[in-house]
Order: sequence, then structure tokens, then C-alpha cells
Amino acid sequence: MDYLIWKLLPLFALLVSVAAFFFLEDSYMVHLLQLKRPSSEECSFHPYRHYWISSKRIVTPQGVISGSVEINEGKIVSIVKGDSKKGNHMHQQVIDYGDAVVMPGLIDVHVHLDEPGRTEWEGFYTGTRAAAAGGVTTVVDMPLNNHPTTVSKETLELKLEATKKKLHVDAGFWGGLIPENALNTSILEGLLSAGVLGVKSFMCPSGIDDFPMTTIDHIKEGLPVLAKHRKRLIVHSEIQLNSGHTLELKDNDDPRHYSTYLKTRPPSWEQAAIRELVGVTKDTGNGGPLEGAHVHIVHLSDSSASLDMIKEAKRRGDSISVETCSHYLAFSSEEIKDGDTRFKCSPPIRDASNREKLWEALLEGDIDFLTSDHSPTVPELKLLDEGNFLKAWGGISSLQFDLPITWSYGKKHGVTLEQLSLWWSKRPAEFAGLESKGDIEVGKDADFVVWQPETEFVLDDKYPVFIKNPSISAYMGKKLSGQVLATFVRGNLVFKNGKHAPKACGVPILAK
Ligand SMILES: NC(=O)N[C@H]1NC(=O)NC1=O
Ligand SMILES: [Zn+2]
Ligand SMILES: [Zn+2]
Repeated sequence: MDYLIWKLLPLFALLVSVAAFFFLEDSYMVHLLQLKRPSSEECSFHPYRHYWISSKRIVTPQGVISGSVEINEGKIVSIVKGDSKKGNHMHQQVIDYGDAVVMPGLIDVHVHLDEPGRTEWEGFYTGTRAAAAGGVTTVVDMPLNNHPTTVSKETLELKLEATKKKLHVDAGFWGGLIPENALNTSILEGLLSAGVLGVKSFMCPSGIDDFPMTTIDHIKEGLPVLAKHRKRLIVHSEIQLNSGHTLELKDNDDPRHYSTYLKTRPPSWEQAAIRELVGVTKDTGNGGPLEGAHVHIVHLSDSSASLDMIKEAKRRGDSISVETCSHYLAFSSEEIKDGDTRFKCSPPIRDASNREKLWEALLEGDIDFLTSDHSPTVPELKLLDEGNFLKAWGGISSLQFDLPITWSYGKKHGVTLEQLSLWWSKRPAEFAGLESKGDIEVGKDADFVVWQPETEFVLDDKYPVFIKNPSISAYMGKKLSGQVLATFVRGNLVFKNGKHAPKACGVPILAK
């Protein structure tokens, strides 16, 4: 017996060393790779380019799983359910988030970052830091309220220049459709070819002098060009049905009452615009003369006839979509206090029964996705002291809170993690043509938000808010649940435990 053991010993030794070689070589190779390609420490709090994230709640297109996501060079390269062997043996490079939720980063395709020209209102630096702190990994910036507005190739170039070294998350850009470029195809073609994801127009005054409104006739001029380039038109859909609010008001209507403002911007304004738009989108269906064009209604507030017209247009096959914003789902007109102009926006926040119908439409799939319409200004223009709803700047400031708002107010509607990720990531990515984003799926960008849905917090003075002028946000003072722990943009851990990575490594996204 003893003799046999002695004889087999060299064989055992050989087997053990072969196994050890493969095991060590594997980790050694990976280590070498990582030493060769460390993540810039300035861009990311995690020093590796090849690593795993594991959690008991990872939101994938196949549902919520417990497992690990493998990331290499900013991309998702594998997703494994359960306790993966790979994950264990690579334990040094695994970030284990326990039961915190790992979801695709949010994609907010409707934000006004106001640069160049109005950095006292917001700006790329503060705006994208707020986004990162809120788990928003991509923003798409509006062509106004920056100055000059983004309505030509040249003004897009100014905007791109202004983003340099300031983007903490990735950013795409909408151009503007205004009468001047709608009636001059070469300016519009130049803007589209320069890389905007689509164009936006206003059917009522925008509040910004160098962004004039378009009528349906301007829109009809622009749509064939957009169809040719397969770019989307997104529309602020309100038509002013009187010559300004004074006609609607009586002497004793108090401008500090929210109800006074509400009277000046009735649902019929939204309905009038959408009626005209669906008159045009009928040609966008398969085989229609405007096939290739697409019309998107931004920030729908009216859940009655406006929504019915959009549903009908979708039913008959028009290329049309619609978003609503977090504030229309969170608030109702009844609760807005006299003089609290933080809540002023257009179209206005309507009553609670309208809000409940918006939730229903979202849950039914009639509303395609969500955005913030983050549209800040300086406190002086919100007229917080005077409290005059008719004169104050219209716009809600909320970018950092997209996720906790929709989660907190959605809980009573039974909103799931999968739905949140559909409304905030998958559908906005598809809509904006961001093919590499929107899902936790092999081949996509490693853009994640890691958050704890159960953690509650109050947005008080001590809470770290990164938007430029927090005092004008309608959410200050609110109790929300859903705390963002970490944010990854293309594999870079850009935000962790309340702090941002030092360097701004987001990139501008230009359409081909
Ligand atoms: N110009 C601008 O940002 N306007 C936005 N604000 C708002 O409340 N609705 C809008 O369209
Ligand atoms: Zn608008
Ligand atoms: Zn807007």
C-alpha cells in the first residue's frame, strides 16, 4: 500500500501543478490586462476596466435576477445568474452590492441645461453632476434655453464646444425647428447632418426670444426633410387659443392663486395642438407620403381628449409617441399653495383625477416613456417672494430626482422595477436611437444605477443636491424613497456614496 502511494505521488503532484497553473494563469492574465489598462482614477472610483458587479436584484430584459454582470472596457460582456464560479474566483474584482438594485442607468431625453449662454440657470457641469447623482447616465439636451439656441450646424458646434471637460454623464442633443430653418432646407439639413438626434419645435411662444414658435405649416415644411433623414420631430404641443391670458381673467382673479394660472392654460390648448399634429401624422404610416418621419409629443399633461387623439393615431398606424413628466405624476393642482411658483410649468399641473388617468395611461402603455423636462432658472425669475404665477418663469427643476420621484409616487400604483427601467431606460434609448444603451444586455454600454428602493430620505437643506439652484425645485422638503448609491457610465464608477469622480468623462453623442 505504502509503495503504491509513493508511486502515485509524482502523478498527484503533476495534476496539482497543472491545475494550479491554469488557475493562476487565468487570474494572472486578467491581472496583467488590468494593470495594462487601468481605468483612469480620475474618471472612475473603481480602478479596473475588467470586473464584475453582483447583486441579488439585477434588472435585465428577462426580469430581475440574482447574479453578476461582467464588464470589460466599458461594455457588458456577460451576465450570469446565481453565484458564478467566475465571479468567485475573480473575487478581487467583484463589486458586490448585496440586495441593492442594479438597473440600466436612466436616460432623460428632455432636459434644459442652458449652456452656452445661461450658465447661471444650470450648465453642463452642474446639470450632469446632478444627473450622475440621480443615476441618470445619459441626458439629451434641448435646443433652448441656451443662447444662442441650437438651430443650425454652427450653433450646435458652439454647444459641443461648451460641453468640453464638463460632462459627468453622456449627452445627446436636440436641434430646434423654427420658422427660419423650416423654410430653408439647407440650414435644416446642415443641422441634421451635424449630429442632432432630432429636432424640437414649439407651437406656442417658448418664452425665449431666439426660439420662435412654429405653426403647423412650418411643421409641414420640415417633416419631409426629417423623413429623408429619419430624424424625429418632438413638439411642445400647446396652441394659444386667446391672445394671452388677460382675456381669460377677471379683475378679482389673484395671480398668486394657482387656479388663476390654470385658467389661462386650459387643456383645450394641448388639444388644439395635438389635433393639428395628428392631422399630419396620418401620412407617416407605412407607405404614406411622410413615411420615415416621426412626431413625438413632449410633456403631455392633459389625460382627456389629448390622450384619446394620440391613442387613435397610434391605432391607425401613425408614427407618433408621447411622454409625460415626473411632476405631472407626482403633483396635483389642488395641493399647490398660493404663491408657490416652484410648481409653475407649462402645460400646467392639472387636478388629481387627471393625474390618476396619466398613471393609468402609462401603466397601459399608451404613454411611451418618462422625462423630467428639467427646466431651471435663477431664483429671481421664479419670483418666489412675489408669488405671481402669471409672471414667474415656467419650468420644474428635478433632474437629480427622476428615479426616487417616480418610484415614491408610483408605489401606490404598484410600479415594478421592470416598469421603471422600461420607462426610463429601454424606451427612451430606442426613441432617441441610442442603440448601445437602455438595457443590461451583453454588448451594451455598462451604464448602471445602483440604488436602494427601501431607503427613505427628506430633501432638506442638509441633503446634497447638485442642481444649480436647489431652492427653486418643487421637490425640496419632500420625503422620497429610493436612494442612489452608485452610478456607472460606460464602466466608469462616476458617482459613489454622495461623491463624484474628479474628472468629467462623459461624452457627447452625435447621430450619424
Ligand atoms: N423654455 C422652456 O424651458 N420651457 C419649458 N418650461 C416648461 O414648464 N415647459 C416648457 O416647455
Ligand atoms: Zn415644452
Ligand atoms: Zn422642455
